[in-house]
Amino acid sequence: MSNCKTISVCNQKGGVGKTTTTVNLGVGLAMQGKKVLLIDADPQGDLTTCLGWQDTDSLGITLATKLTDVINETMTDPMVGILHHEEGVDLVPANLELSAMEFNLVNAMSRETTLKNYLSQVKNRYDYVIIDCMPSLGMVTLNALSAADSVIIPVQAQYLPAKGMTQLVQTISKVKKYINPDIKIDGMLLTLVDSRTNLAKSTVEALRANFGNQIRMYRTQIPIAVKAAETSSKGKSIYAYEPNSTVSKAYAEFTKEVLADGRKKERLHSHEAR
Ligand SMILES: Nc1ncnc2c1ncn2[C@@H]1O[C@H](COP(=O)(O)OP(=O)(O)OP(=O)(O)O)[C@@H](O)[C@H]1O
Repeated sequence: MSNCKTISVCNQKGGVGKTTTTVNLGVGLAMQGKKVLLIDADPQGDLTTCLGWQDTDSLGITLATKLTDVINETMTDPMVGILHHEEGVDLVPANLELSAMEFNLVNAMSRETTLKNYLSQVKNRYDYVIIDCMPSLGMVTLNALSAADSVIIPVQAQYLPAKGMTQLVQTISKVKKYINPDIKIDGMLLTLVDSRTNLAKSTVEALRANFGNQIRMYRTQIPIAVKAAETSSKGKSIYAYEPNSTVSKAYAEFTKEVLADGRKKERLHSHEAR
């Protein structure tokens, strides 16, 4: 069994910090010596541009290529086209071609497990695969959930994010029931926290009221900061762009929490030991 842990960073609400979290968790894990593969599962290609590949249209091989190769059984080398970022993470990039996969996957054999099939061909080289999901719960996101050992849900600090959360949690429950029995929700990460307001506190209270102890909240909260917004266009992580910022420190702390959850095999061993 592969010792790699696959995490989907998922929330169908847009602009809650999925991409920012994927970049800074991924690079954070790489800084701790982990081998990390990031997957851009959003046709907008934000993760790809955030990491410095601005012209996504010119990319010859993307996630859409890999999924198509699985569907058509035309995969030759699964590592071809994986990009290498100078901060130590690898990336399967995306561009608009991925939106066609929403349709193409529907008629594919094993339509929910096409991404899982691709990852099974590369994950033995990595400690972590982190999938940056798009803001919708369509076929590509379903593939990301079907391939995941666990889900991290970034939640923007605002009143009542609970309605969308209920839909997301229900979707994950269905994936667990029908496709991926081992999936678990690792936790919700509060993002874009403005310490001048009480919104973070009320959001946590609203989430606790709606989900009780069902889903854990990470201790770390990610503050809102101009430097973090600027980083998106710099092609680097917050650690490289502004190492002493509050956001850099918060993502480093969050990375430690994720590391403390352990990888798949370690978790299984500790479970067996009990
Ligand atoms: N901690 C932060 N402080 C300030 N701005 C932030 C922070 N985190 C993210 N942003 C900015 O907020 C916007 C949305 O963030 P991001 O792209 O990470 O969210 P997303 O959930 O991936 O969005 P989408 O759903 O569109 O894929 C971006 O412009 C990003 O630069």
